[in-house]
This record gives sequence, C-alpha cells and structure tokens, in this order.
Amino acid sequence: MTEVSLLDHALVRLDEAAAHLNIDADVIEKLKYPRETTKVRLMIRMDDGSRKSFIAWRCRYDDTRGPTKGGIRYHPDATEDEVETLAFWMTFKCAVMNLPYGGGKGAVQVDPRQLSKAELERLSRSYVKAFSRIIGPDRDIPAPDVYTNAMIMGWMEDEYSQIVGQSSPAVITGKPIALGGSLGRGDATARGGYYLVRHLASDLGLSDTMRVAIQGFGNAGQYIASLMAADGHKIVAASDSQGAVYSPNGLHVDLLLEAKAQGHSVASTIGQGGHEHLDADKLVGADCDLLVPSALENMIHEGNAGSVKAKLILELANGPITTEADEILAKKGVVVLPDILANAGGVTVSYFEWVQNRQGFYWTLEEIHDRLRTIMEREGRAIWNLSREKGISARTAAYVHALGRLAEAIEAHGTQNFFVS
Ligand SMILES: NC(=O)C1=CN([C@@H]2O[C@H](COP(=O)(O)OP(=O)(O)OC[C@H]3O[C@@H](n4cnc5c(N)ncnc54)[C@H](O)[C@@H]3O)[C@@H](O)[C@H]2O)C=CC1
Ligand SMILES: O=C(O)CCC(=O)C(=O)O
Repeated sequence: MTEVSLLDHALVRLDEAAAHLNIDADVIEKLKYPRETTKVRLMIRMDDGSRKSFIAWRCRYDDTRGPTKGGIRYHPDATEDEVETLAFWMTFKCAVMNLPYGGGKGAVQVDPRQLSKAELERLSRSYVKAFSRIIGPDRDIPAPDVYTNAMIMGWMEDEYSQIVGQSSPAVITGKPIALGGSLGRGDATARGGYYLVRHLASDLGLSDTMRVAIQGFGNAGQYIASLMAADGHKIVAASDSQGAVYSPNGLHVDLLLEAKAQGHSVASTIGQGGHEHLDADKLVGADCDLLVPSALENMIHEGNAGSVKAKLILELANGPITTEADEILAKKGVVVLPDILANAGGVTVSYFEWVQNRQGFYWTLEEIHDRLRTIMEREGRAIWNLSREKGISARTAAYVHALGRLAEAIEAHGTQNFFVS
C-alpha cells in the first residue's frame, strides 16, 4: 500500500477550495507541486574536534505572488515531505494575508538541544553558506520556526552579509532588534491569533473569561498564554515536549514562563501554585473553552479528536489537525480558526520587518500592533463572512480566499512563463 504523504493530505484543501471557485485547471496544476526543493548535507566541526553531518532542506514552493517566505525549523524528525508541506501552507498563508510573497520553508534534521552554542552557530552559518544562492531579499526570505530563534537569525544574516559583501538585513526576518529586527516580531504569531479571537468573539459567542488549554509552550504558546491571561482568561492546561500541567482554577503563567526561561519543562512547576500533573496526551481533551495547539503537525488526530471538549480551536501551530480529525470536530460543532489565518501574525510582522529594512526607517511598537490588528481583522472578517455565506468551514473559506488571489496572480503572469524566478 502506498503511504499518503503529508503534502498529499494538505493538497486535499486545495481541491476543496477549487470546488468553490471557477478557476483554470492550470492554476491547480501549478499549485500541486513544489517549484524547487534543495537538499544538502551540512558538515560541521563539533567542539571535540570531530565532524558531524546533518541533512538540510530549503523549499521554494511557489513564487507567483513574490519572493518566497517562510521559517527554518531545526528538529530531529524533520523530513523533506514536511518541509514541502510547510512551504505549501506558507504559500496560502501569505496569500490569505495579501502579503507580496510566495511560500517557502527550510529545515535541518537535528536536535539543537544536543548542540553547544558554538556548534549551533557553526550549523546555522553552514546552512546559509549552502543555500546562499537560493535565499536573498528578493528571492527567498527565511525566518524562525520550531527550535530556531532571533539569535540564530542574527548569525544567518551576518553570514549572508559576509558572503555578498554588503549589509543585507532584508534577507532574513525575526532578527535581534540590534541587527534590524522589528519591534513586535517576538509575540507576533500569538498576538495575531489573539486579535483574531478578540475580533470574532461576539460572532463566536465567546465569554469574557474562557478556560484555555495550550499545547506546546514555546514562542507561540508562551505569548498566547500571557496575552489571554492578561485579558482575564484562565490558562487551565499547558504542555511541552516533556510533560503537561493542569489547574482548574488557572495556572500561574509567571511560574510557567520562569520554568521555561530556566530551560525546564512546564511539568517542573507541578506542586507549585496548585499546578497538577496532566498526561501530555490528555491535553487535547482537557476541560476548556478554547484549545490552542502550538506545537507540531498532526497532534489532533482520529484517535483523540473525539475527546475535544473545547468549542473553539485556534491553530497557532501549522497543520496540528489531520483531515480525519477535522471531520470529527466539524460533526461535534467545534469551530476551528485555521493555521493559515490564525498564525499568520508571525509572517505579517516579518513582512513589516522586511519593509522597514528596505526603507531604512523603523516603526514604533504601537504602529506595528495597529497594522497587524488591522490586517488580522480585515482578512479574518472576510474569511469568517465567506464561511457563513457559503456554509463552509473557516478552513475551507481561508483556502478559497487565498486561492482566488493566487489564481489571479498566476493568470496575470500569462501563459508563457510558468515560473517567475
Ligand atoms: N515562531 C513563529 O513565528 C511561528 C510558528 N508557527 C508554528 O507554531 C508552532 C510552534 O512554533 P514555535 O512556538 O515557534 O516553536 P518553539 O520551538 O518556540 O516551541 C515549540 C514548543 O512545542 C513543544 N513541543 C514539541 N513537541 C511537543 C509535543 N509532542 N507535545 C507538546 N509540546 C511539544 C516544545 O517543547 C516547545 O515548547 C509550529 O507549528 C510552528 O510552525 C507558525 C507561525 C509562525
Ligand atoms: O515569519 C516568517 O516569515 C514565517 C513564519 C513561518 O514560518 C510560519 O508562519 O510558519
């Protein structure tokens, strides 16, 4: 039996969306395959003098609407299929938000927690050396993703600038502020999702004091916890790769943040402030109003979707719900605010960073927040209304919304050149 790839699963969304639009078959043919995926083996010197090699990829899925854009993930289980799927999602995410970008993504198959800081820097610089002809401010612009961060983006920008012999901050986003990073990029992914939920609160009949469960407590998970708690909502459950905690009266977010800042799991807070042990695989079924998957793909699947008690899911992670689980959730009446909209705040502030780098003029935090909120509300409202008008899920509506824009751009390029660059 042939195994169905993650990309094949993701492409189901494309077919679903196409059924609601009158678009040329050429458009679907173009969007069904990644434009280019480059795989290299990076060889670095370890601190003990030995050499070690790591597989790395960069995929430019589609560049019809502009240079490809998307993060770089460091993860021991990264695969080419995953990178291409994440790049497909970036293509649609950038179109959802009407950003002048196509979609890309990169990864290194590595557990960065096993590397020293110096080894991590050598690995990150070698990634840029290997892909220096693929990335570029007008070609392909990386950013952070799982287990990468501003420090790594800073090393990468520095390496690229050395290679091309000039300062090139716009080659990468999510940089430290001192190297041309944007104010507000740190919490942008969570903040975008938070603005979306706030904007749709009355449409969704949400209460002012929701119980929130958060799966994954990294960049996206920690910031959504802080933003929701500051608004008076209760964070009742949280997990990371090492464990989970629960408190029906609300977890102390400051304790969780402190544990993470010290390099410990959220589970290390068990016993403090009323925090109780929770089996990490039970988090999806935690008693809550809002579930926020903020870890990896396929975490809500056929086997656990039936246990979901939340009425609303905010997908801060990319692809956290399988197609089978989506159907189960729809039957239960659970509303899903889909990844390509819900977590698009990250790439939107990355776009602001790129614009500021190119113009050499920087915006205040207030300007960043205002612009992000305006775009989240505009695109979120359009998708929500489309889903109501057509009687389709918010996910399908988001794909329809994006596909219309992609189709327009593909058709506007004419019929002679299938690829832009
Ligand atoms: N950082 C960004 O700007 C954006 C991130 N995303 C997506 O958000 C998700 C999380 O990314 P970040 O927060 O940036 O990554 P991160 O590396 O900062 O955090 C990932 C978190 O997930 C946890 N985790 C890993 N495996 C887990 C498991 N099996 N169960 C529970 N938790 C687990 C880790 O312990 C960590 O707390 C990913 O799907 C990423 O693609 C989406 C848009 C932008
Ligand atoms: O900030 C960016 O450019 C991309 C972030 C990303 O990788 C994502 O949205 O999944």
